[in-house]
Amino acid sequence: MKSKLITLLLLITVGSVTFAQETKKEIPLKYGATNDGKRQDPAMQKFRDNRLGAFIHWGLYAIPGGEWNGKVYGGAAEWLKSWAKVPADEWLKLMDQWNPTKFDAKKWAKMAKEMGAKYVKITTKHHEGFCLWPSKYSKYTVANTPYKKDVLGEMVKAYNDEGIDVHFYFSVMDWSHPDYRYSIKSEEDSIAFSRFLEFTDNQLKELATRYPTVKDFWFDGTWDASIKKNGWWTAHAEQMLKEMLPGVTINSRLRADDNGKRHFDSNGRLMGDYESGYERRLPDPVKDLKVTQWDWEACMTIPENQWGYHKDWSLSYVKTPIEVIDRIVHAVSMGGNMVVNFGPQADGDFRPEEKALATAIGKWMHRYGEAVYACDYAGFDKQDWGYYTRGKNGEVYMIVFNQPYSERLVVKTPKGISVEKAALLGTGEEMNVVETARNEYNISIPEKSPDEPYVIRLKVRAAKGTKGIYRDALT
Ligand SMILES: C[C@@H]1O/C(=N\OC(=O)Nc2ccccc2)[C@@H](O)[C@H](O)[C@@H]1O
Repeated sequence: MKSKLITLLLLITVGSVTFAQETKKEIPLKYGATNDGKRQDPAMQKFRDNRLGAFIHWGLYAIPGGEWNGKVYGGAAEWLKSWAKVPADEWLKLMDQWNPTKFDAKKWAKMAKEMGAKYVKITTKHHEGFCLWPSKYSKYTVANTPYKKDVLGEMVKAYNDEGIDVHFYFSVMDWSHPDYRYSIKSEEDSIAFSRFLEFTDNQLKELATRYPTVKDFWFDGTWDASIKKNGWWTAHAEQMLKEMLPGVTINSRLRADDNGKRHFDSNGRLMGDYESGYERRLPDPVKDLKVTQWDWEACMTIPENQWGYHKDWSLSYVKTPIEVIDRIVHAVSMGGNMVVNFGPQADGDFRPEEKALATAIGKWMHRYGEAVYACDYAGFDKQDWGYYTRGKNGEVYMIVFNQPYSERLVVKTPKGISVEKAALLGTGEEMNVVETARNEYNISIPEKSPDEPYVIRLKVRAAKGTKGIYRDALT
């Protein structure tokens, strides 16, 4: 009798919890998520299919390159003003030295093309407030430097001419602007910040008008209380740009909802068109599979944490090309994009390490890009040898980074899926496919090691059932 009562109580408890979860009350929001699931329009499909981008962090910070008054700071070079506690007016005097005589937008575009980057994200204005375009709403622009020219406009044209999409990075936080506020603590703060938001609107409209081929706005510098308190403005900015540029994509980092919640609103729904929280980190391929439910884009630095040009890369670990390629494939294997960062020098050229990296990535992408571009999460359980991706026609790719001593690559297929064939991308060499258990296979390794991460393309089929020869152990 007692056990029956306990069972009944347990059932009621579970039932009530389940019911409560299923009927979790929606929090009414005026400035919450606007998309319902992944956008499927052509512009978003192109964003997704691009998969590999390059970041360009270029600004006044490239001039000191991490050093101020003879002291080298190990922190991110584009934050040097903050590390060295340089007043805005002193920092902005760097404009007098802005003269990138080696800048050649066509060369930059060829480098991105050679790397296999399908899009480039450019810092139109970073936290320092220096504008790479001749904005009429600020005096801190390229127009008021010895160089004078609209470098942003030259970049947009050169990248577009190479068939590369251009995305704009835009920092809302602006250390040069007297009306910026980190928090709103008084009526004066509120009035000043309203002026600042109007200034920001004007610059965004200016960018959208001057450069209408821009495909995306990647907002940054939106973590302060002042922005979180003005969720209405973040929704307005997104809507304004989408009305001006139909199809444009906007990252989640811009948005704050009615309650100051960022990236995901108070109902747990993604704001913006893709999540942009994976900066110098990636979701776990086993524990974080939830990210496959939405679009997302990661970005990464080559040193541990340098976005702008830093003169001394010996201060932290510098990733090898294969370590960068691993991160690119890792992101795509979980349905995300990856943006690899470059910090051009003050003279407009790139450091040799970055040129070499772009070349190395490009060589690999040229050989194996079929497993990256327009690919997505495959739905196969992660294995130690590397990552899976899935192509648009249902082909599954194995990108092998860690070849096992067993010389057998284990593949466990989702229920009802069987492996028909396996072939090495490039040579077409057929791999042996040996079924070892229900939904489990051993794929042989290439006859001759490709001495680089390689790709095996699987032909899979929805199996009627695996011959019924397997019996589950009675445990
Ligand atoms: C891409 C990077 O973006 C930044 N900041 O990013 C973040 O603050 N990222 C962040 C913050 C909170 C949570 C997750 C990521 C900038 O400060 C940095 O100079 C660089 O431009």
